[in-house]
Amino acid sequence: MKVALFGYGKMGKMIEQIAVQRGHQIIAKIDVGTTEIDFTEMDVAIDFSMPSAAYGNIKQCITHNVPIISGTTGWLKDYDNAVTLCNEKKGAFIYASNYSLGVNIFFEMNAYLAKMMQHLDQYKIRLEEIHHTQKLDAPSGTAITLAEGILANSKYKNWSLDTGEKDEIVITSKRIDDVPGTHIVEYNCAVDSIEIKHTAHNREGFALGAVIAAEWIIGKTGVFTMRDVLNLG
Ligand SMILES: NC(=O)C1=CN([C@@H]2O[C@H](COP(=O)(O)OP(=O)(O)OC[C@H]3O[C@@H](n4cnc5c(N)ncnc54)[C@H](OP(=O)(O)O)[C@@H]3O)[C@@H](O)[C@H]2O)C=CC1
Ligand SMILES: O=C(O)C1=N[C@H](C(=O)O)C[C@H](O)C1
Repeated sequence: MKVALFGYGKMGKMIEQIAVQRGHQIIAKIDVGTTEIDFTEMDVAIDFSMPSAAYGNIKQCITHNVPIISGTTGWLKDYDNAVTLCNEKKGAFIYASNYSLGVNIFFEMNAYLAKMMQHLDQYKIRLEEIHHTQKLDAPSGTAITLAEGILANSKYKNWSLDTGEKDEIVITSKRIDDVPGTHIVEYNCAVDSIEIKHTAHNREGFALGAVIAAEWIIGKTGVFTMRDVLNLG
């Protein structure tokens, strides 16, 4: 397939490597300075750019009828607009806060655990994410998806960053050197604690998942998630 990369930073470069290994061709690398974009040859676009740029890139791809895989985090105030546009134009669009297979399994475990814990009021929940110091957004998109998974399966009413009320899930964001991405969900009480943790060792898993999503979406119409791609039900 002919792939256009929106954003050619750490992730764009890793996706290029994986896509080429899988026999695909990178036909455009669109970065902050790119002025002219030719959409005519693109089979699919993959956006790992910046929170301030993502929605504009997604709109352009949908408008030009190019399926778009969106990995950029921190732009979700415009997510519903992207969905509306995609449905209007009969486009194809996936957003995932995290494309790695491991994290998508972790999302399922998190929802299942939240359901089991929902009546055990003695446990207090804590969510922590650790990323490299260049990360622009906090909390991470993955931490937000984890919090949403807990909200859907528990009595918690909201999430908040650093401090919160009793009925809120508090997320702590840490920024340390080159950490690719670590997420921890912990339930703690006086007698014990239960913890689930995902640690990315590098960025390959994110990139492979994004390329698999790009392969999957070609020929489809609609708004999808990684649950659809991975057939998680
Ligand atoms: N969903 C997932 O699985 C994952 C998501 N991410 C997310 O992906 C995004 C990118 O991460 P990462 O590659 O590490 O970040 P980088 O900062 O390394 O790369 C971002 C790139 O986007 C470029 N850019 C800036 N503005 C635009 C624009 N208008 N159009 C196209 N490109 C632009 C930047 O250019 P310049 O440097 O010139 O400003 C830079 O090259 C982040 O939001 C991150 O949170 C990261 C990993 C996994
Ligand atoms: O910025 C990153 O690097 C990452 N961002 C994503 C997020 O915000 O959850 C996914 C991954 O953890 C790496």
